[in-house]
Amino acid sequence: MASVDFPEVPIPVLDISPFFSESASAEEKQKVAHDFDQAFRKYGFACISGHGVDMDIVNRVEQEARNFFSQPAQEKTKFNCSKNYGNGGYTGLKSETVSVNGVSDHVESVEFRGNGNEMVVPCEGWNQDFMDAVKAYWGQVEGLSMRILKVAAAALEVPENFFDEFYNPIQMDLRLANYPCVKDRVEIPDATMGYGAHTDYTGFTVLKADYEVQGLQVLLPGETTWKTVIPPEGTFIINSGDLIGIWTNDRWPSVVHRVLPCGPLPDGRCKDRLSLVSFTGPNYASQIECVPTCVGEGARYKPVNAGEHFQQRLVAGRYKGDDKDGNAK
Ligand SMILES: O=C(O)CCC(=O)C(=O)O
Ligand SMILES: [Fe+2]
Repeated sequence: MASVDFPEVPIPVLDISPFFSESASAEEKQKVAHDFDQAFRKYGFACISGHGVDMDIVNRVEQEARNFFSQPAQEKTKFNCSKNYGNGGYTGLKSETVSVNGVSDHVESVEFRGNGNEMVVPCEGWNQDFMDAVKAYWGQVEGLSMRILKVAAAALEVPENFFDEFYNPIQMDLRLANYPCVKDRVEIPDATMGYGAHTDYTGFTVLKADYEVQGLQVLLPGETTWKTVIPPEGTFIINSGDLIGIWTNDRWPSVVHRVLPCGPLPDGRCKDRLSLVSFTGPNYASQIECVPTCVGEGARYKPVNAGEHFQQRLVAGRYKGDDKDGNAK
């Protein structure tokens, strides 16, 4: 089961730079907002170019992360500071089970939690170059998130400062995920995923996916076929988490997605898949309720507290689960 055995989903690629350009016309800015709205209505996902993120910083953090993951297990487990996913530090291969089907994920990760927008370094002894690179990347993602929210506000036709009160400060968490290449699919149980089916818990997720090793798939609302997301080089994948679904009354749904275990590339190389996953959202004190322009026939969700929602989602999934072979029910 390789990602090429599934159809590709045509996630729109959106250049958001005109929205922030002084020389762009009002129509050009409006077009960015309109295209953003269309992408999220249809897919809950967009691939963003013209994002303004310094790709040298991305390359640095990726190199440092690959250095970290290439160490022997006993070195990495020293950084298993919180003994579980969700509180920061290293989580070993098959320790996490993100899907409610209960099958361990074929992934290892390092997670940095935010105290608001401040990155918390969990435990001591990390390589300093690694931490410097991660912090620099954190700042870049925060900048991009704030730009995304401006486009989102225009797309929803709410005042441009609508999100400010919720994102002052922003709540960010960063997950560096390494999906080890599986040479032969029979080496792992049938239902094993790189990362099982789930929705993201908070606001927009900013994903720097591996451009070479594919594996991310979506299950669009009302569909039963998983489709592979292939991000063009240089883009970030943005998707809406649960709180965006609640804010927008599912105009921009929080779409179920998963990652297949990665196998050898067509040329035979067996390369781990690395992704940098930044969960960005309103601070935990925020009350999230349907925005006025999305109420329509009435709000589908009761208002929620952002922090409580996050805690609930850490322990229980909203997705009803896959069958034992990892297919959508
Ligand atoms: O690694 C990926 O491409 C996506 C990971 C993901 O969905 C997540 O961390 O929530
Ligand atoms: Fe996710």
